Amino acid sequence: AWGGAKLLRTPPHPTPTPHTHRSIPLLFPFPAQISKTYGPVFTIYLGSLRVVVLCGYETVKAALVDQLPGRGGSLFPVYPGLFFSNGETWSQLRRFSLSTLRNFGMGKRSIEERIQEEAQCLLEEFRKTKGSPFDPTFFLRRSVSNIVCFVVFGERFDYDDAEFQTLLRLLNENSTPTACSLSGPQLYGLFPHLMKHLPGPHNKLFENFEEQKRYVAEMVQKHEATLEPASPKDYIDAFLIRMQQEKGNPRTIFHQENLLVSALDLFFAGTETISNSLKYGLLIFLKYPCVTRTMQEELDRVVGRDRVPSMEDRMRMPYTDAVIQEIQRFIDITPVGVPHSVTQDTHFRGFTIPKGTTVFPVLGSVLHDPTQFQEPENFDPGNFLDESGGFKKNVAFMPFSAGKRACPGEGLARMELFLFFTTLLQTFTLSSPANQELDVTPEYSGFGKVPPLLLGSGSILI
Ligand code: HEM
Repeated sequence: AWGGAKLLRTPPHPTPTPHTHRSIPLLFPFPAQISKTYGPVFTIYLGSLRVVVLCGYETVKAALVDQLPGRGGSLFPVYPGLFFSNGETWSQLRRFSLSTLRNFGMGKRSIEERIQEEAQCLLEEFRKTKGSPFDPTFFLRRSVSNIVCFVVFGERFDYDDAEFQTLLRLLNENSTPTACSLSGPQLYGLFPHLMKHLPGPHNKLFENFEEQKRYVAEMVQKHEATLEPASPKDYIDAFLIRMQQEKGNPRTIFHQENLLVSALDLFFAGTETISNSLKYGLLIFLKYPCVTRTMQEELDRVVGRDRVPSMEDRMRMPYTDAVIQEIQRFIDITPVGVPHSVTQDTHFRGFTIPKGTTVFPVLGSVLHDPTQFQEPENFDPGNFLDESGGFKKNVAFMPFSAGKRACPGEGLARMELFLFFTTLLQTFTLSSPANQELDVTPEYSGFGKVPPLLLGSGSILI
């Protein structure tokens, strides 16, 4: 099954932990399933190329916090934009993006109001189905995407807007298991010139990406025409202003290509992650009606039915808070993490990782580490509740990763999950013909996991 790849165990860690018994499916260009105990750090050789895989809370946390500032490495091409860049380009884009996102509402009241309004639009769409079974995938994706559109493009789109539909279709196509399995980008990284001329799903991925870039380029043109340097209204405006300020600097990283790709990075990273989490959450609400009922009782007690939920309510809703964190832990949507790299020869846990090596911090092994969670394979909000029913933190709750490259959208994501989930449960009771027989086993999709198709196992009836 390894197609010529060799798996070598690294020198044993002095205190091996049991978490490595989990199987870790990596989507390599050939079927590969690592399902034995290999220790918290192990190395895969693909021909002469080396990939290091890290498992378990202690190991992943230690590496992410101090040792892994780079992205990609030997297996992946460095690319413009925020997500796949390194060095000076990345650090400047990251600083700029974080402060701009903060200025345009991340963690602020204005974005909270925007999410509350969008959640009401979502309710309207759900109501239109008049209780007949439906698949919520596109409803959720459109609503969630509109939040990040507001931040990046300064506007929300009508759900049936043709351009919006196209953008979401391209995003969806690039999220399917075939299109974004690691094989495409990986082989492209290894043999970029050859791959450009070969047929395969990777071509669709790059074609779609170019089409998305053309779309954002048109948006940028419209922004240029209306730009008011004293009052930027969104991420694109802020970037254009910075481009103007740095016009005379030949080494500036604030140029058109970085603008287009960074805008798309935010759009992509801010849409699929949250809409898949919401969709998966609905499935879990159906599967565990007791949990859903307890959440709804808490909602009735704290918020009632006469006003919409707000972020202030969260502090008084420990059970809801715990359920949402447990959903994120249980579903583990980026199971193998996002590939990092070491930017210099690095000594870690008794051996050397050469500069440029690709390193996978396996977040799934942290979120399911039995040294941190009792019965990690079961869904149990008790993982985040203390004996008196108060909210309890767990250091191994790391769905957004940790360290210098940790997700910059965490604040926004947590706000969206809380407001969308509570607004839906305040208004609707979910049911499905399949109910407790529902299969909640996730499907793998490239770097991520996605919920099983609801329609395949029974639809949602509202
Ligand atoms: C449930 C929602 C989300 C989850 C679980 C999630 C998870 C992650 C993870 C695991 C990473 C990789 C961190 C690493 O390299 O170690 C990441 C990176 C990133 N995320 Fe998120 N994310 C979510 C939502 C968002 C949102 C809403 C945005 C933007 C508005 C966003 C923007 C990004 C960006 C730009 C990066 C790359 C950061 C860098 O390389 O410096 N994410 N996210």
